[in-house]
Amino acid sequence: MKKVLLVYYSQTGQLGRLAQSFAEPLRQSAGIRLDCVNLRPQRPYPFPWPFWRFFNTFPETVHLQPEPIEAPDIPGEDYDVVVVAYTVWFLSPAQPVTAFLQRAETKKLLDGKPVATLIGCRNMWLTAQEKMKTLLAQNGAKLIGNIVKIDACNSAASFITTPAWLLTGNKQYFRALPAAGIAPEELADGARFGAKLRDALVSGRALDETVFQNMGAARVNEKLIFSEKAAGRSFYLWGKLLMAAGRVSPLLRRALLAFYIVFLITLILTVIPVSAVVKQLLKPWLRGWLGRQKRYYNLPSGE
Ligand SMILES: Cc1cc2nc3c(=O)[nH]c(=O)nc-3n(C[C@H](O)[C@H](O)[C@H](O)COP(=O)(O)O)c2cc1C
Repeated sequence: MKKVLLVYYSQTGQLGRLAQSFAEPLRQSAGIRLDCVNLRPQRPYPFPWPFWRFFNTFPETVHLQPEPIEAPDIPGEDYDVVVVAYTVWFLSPAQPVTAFLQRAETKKLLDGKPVATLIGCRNMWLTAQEKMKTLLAQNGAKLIGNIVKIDACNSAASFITTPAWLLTGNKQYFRALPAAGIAPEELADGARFGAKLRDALVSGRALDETVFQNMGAARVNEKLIFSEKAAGRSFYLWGKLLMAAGRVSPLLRRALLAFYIVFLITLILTVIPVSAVVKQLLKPWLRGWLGRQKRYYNLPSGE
């Protein structure tokens, strides 16, 4: 009997549906025991998010200092493979998943094991997956695959629709714009990857980087590579500053956060359109570099 552990945290249930699609083929296989574990924060995160709470979560999320979770009830041990399904918060793994990966008990579970990641997010996951790779390496795990599902609408629209959904709870807050979130058929497509893992396990095939290759597991949008790098640096520095301000006084942290939100919005409305034009002009010179970056971020599963 092969043993699979699937761990996830989902606030609205969207990632939960993706994880369940992935799980279904494994669950139906007589030769596989599947344990699904839904992580629970000790202090639940609100949904919809109050405006301040949403932005105030970013420094600790980015610096991988999550709020604690309840001890997860993991029924087995010595799993053949572990699947970590996660959403992205501020270009980082969502806090409960980081908290799980920082537990001493998790190291015992993951050490030397093949691990696949399953991401469901708006569309910016590259930096988060880099952090995930570090967290997995700290646990001695071996990343064998990465499957990514992103919001259905284009980058510009989801830049408005996703925050509107998170702050109001309404997926279609703006009638003129498409609905927020991952398309139902993409969530259901998780089953294709679950079936591939089932077949590999049942046939006794080695669980390595080839398992999810040539399946369109993760598509890197090269237009977002620059934005992720710039936003990642900004979040890192401002996160550090905000946490330091909070140690002096909560009021100072709030004032600085208010300033950063205004700064960020101004930056997005001015610098991003200008840099898009500059990137377009420099494209012939950047092609080689972008291609290498794309290949790197595509690992291990590729398109
Ligand atoms: C606090 C917060 C920050 C987020 N930041 C990002 C982000 O940086 N990149 C991204 O693609 N999606 C981001 N999202 C969207 C989530 O990845 C995810 O799609 C959404 O929260 C639904 O997930 P759920 O299954 O937990 O409900 C963020 C969501 C939240 C709540």
